[in-house]
Amino acid sequence: MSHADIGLIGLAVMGSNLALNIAEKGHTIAVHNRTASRIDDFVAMAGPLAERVVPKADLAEFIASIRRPRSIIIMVKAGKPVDEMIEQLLPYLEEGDAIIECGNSLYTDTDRRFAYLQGKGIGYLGVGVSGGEEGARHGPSIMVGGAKAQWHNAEPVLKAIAAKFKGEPCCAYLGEGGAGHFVKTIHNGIEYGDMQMIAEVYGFMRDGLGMKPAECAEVFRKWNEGPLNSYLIEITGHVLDAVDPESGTALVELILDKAGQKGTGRWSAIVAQELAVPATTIEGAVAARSISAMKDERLEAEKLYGARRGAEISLSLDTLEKALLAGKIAAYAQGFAVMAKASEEKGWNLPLGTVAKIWRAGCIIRSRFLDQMSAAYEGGPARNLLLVPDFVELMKANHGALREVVAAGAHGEFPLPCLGAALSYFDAYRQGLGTANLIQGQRDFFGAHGFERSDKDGVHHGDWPATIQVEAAEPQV
Ligand SMILES: NC(=O)C1=CN([C@@H]2O[C@H](COP(=O)(O)OP(=O)(O)OC[C@H]3O[C@@H](n4cnc5c(N)ncnc54)[C@H](OP(=O)(O)O)[C@@H]3O)[C@@H](O)[C@H]2O)C=CC1
Ligand SMILES: O=C(CO)[C@H](O)[C@H](O)COP(=O)(O)O
Repeated sequence: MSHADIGLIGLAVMGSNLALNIAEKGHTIAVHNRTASRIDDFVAMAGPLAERVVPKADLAEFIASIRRPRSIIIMVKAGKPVDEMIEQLLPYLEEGDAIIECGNSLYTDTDRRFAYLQGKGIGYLGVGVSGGEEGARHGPSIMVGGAKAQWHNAEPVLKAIAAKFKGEPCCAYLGEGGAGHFVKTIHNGIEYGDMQMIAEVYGFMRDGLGMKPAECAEVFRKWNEGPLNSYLIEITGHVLDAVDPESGTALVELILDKAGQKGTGRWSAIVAQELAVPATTIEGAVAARSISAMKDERLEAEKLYGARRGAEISLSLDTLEKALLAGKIAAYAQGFAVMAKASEEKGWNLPLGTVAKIWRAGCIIRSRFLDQMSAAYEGGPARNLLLVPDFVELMKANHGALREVVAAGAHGEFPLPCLGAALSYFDAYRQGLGTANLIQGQRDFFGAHGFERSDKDGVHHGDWPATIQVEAAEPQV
């Protein structure tokens, strides 16, 4: 019996499309899914590619059908299902076999699974895949972490199915253990920031400029031809253009203003905090999704405080475009700064230029300026993007617009958790003299934490007055 080149478990949106992509590139692929009916559905929709598909509802038969040493892609729901799947596979695997886990896993889970399986002689690659359904089918961006030996085995297949940017595959080995999943997590954090800033700008168009969805769509289409050119700007135009066939209303006006989240955005904000890297734009985007989900509370609060005043907004579309560009640079600067620090702390030696390169096509955050960004990081030191000459010029040209937009938002009562955070980040980052001298004074006052001085070396303490509070002060009404 001839064996399949590779196996894949998990035939939902991503797994089924990856499997078709692999088959289309000429590989025979064994497929398995917990719910067997999905396997039949998959074979039925595979069309002529079904001849390269080996469907197996029985796990033992699935494994036996793959050529040794086996490479098995797992594309199931992230979290516990991945651990359960690994345990189910283990009794059948042999030394030298490898699991290639392609879901949105938490990178520390990947580190743990990598070490666990290494002890059993089983290879493990933790692979971030971006591009959604269409990317998985026709070419995603692929971020690989794990042992180099396994990477070399999987490289031909992964590079064949990846998106291509000017002929170069958007797939690379990024480092040991959870490095690939870490980079995917930060990719998603940036994705959250990008999406939220676009939504904030849409808020101005809808509520400040009184534009209809189709008019907004037209603007996004135009912006997609300029410096903001990106997948997210492009799909925003399509989303705004869509019409509900039943009612004839713009679909976006019927979609509830509650956004879901599965974890990666939150993890990127958490890891930024853990590494003490400011990533306020990403944090703002995560918080914005959480507050969006609190629909009932928001409605209650609106009754208490009154609806937005609806002050007149005199922003031009050109100003909004420039503000979005400046905000976007801040979000990417933060994401790359988190990766640079993580790389240093975890000894991953993440190739940031390569990361930018493999994000140029296939992934959700692909955009024109990633090409510029890859040049900024390729070979050079991992400097904050705000210090890189090309981006300095862009920020100089566009931060004024961001300032105008944030000011208009404050006056007009538009929430701008991301654009506002981007501006504050920029202003704090470019401020030679900040205000933390006062914080240091306060910390030394209450906790004798000491402070450095600008005129002398060493650690100093202030001669602060005593503040013994005998009784709690009466509350002032
Ligand atoms: N959707 C997207 O755009 C993207 C998703 N991802 C990630 O890729 C992975 C797959 O995503 P997606 O295709 O959307 O599918 P889902 O995340 O919805 O997962 C569904 C798949 O997981 C299987 N599954 C769930 N629990 C178990 C379990 N305990 N044991 C075995 N199998 C289980 C399901 O099997 P069954 O049919 O039996 O229920 C099904 O095949 C996820 O980690 C996701 O975060 C990454 C990039 C983009
Ligand atoms: O990884 C992805 C895109 O890159 C997935 O679509 C992911 O589900 C997006 O995250 P969330 O569901 O939290 O919006």
